[in-house]
Amino acid sequence: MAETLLQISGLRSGYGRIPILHGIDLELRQGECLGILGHNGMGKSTLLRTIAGHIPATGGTILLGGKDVTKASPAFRARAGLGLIPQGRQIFAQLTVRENLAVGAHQASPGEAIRIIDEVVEDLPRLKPILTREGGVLSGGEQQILALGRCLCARPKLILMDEPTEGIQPSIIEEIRDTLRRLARARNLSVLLVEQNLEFMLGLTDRMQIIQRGELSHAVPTNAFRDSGLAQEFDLQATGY
Ligand SMILES: Nc1ncnc2c1ncn2[C@@H]1O[C@H](COP(=O)(O)OP(=O)(O)OP(=O)(O)O)[C@@H](O)[C@H]1O
Repeated sequence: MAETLLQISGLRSGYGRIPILHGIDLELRQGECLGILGHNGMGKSTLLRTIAGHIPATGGTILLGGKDVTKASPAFRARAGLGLIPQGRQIFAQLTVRENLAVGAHQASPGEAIRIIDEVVEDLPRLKPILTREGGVLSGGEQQILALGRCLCARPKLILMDEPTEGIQPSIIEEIRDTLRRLARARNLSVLLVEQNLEFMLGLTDRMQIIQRGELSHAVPTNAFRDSGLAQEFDLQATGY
């Protein structure tokens, strides 16, 4: 079995004095894609922001590659192999596609950065004809692929992905799913994906959990999700249960 890359135990965090995550446990192995499904406001983004270090943990531990990074800076975690693709993509609107990619590769030497960007563009051919276009004029789908490319330019081992299907046309959603699956396999990447799009999740992940008001269910293999009872829990969440 592949090594554990991310191990989270009893993780708590929130905003000011408002607790949002109430003791999250999860484990992700090298090369694995884990999906966390949850409706609006359940704590998905808060979980990813806490893992990436943008929000401090108020309890629990985060081990990355066996090292305790619970109190490490976001930059340290990024250097240790953690990449975050935030909700809404946060593309630099005034920078070109190539410049956005260069931001992702900023830790590399200039020569190395050029090589990394060329390699990422080979892997994401949709970016090739639009390299000189400004980020702000791209479609939502193009921006999402650029956000993935920018993240790959930092050479992550683990990608945290926050609702990549939000506001994107169905045809591009399929392309994003196929691209992610292909790249994750080719580069032995781990992916922690949070979503409310069940179909997207089913086509991509190895295991799934649901998040409800800052608490995680147990994990089930994706092919057993529909029969596990978690699918029904997810539907009930939508009605405010
Ligand atoms: N900056 C903030 N300050 C205070 N409360 C916040 C902040 N960001 C999020 N929250 C609250 O934390 C809770 C969880 O929000 P979070 O964004 O993690 O949910 P989510 O599952 O990602 O939802 P969505 O799918 O709508 O993005 C919500 O009640 C939200 O209102």
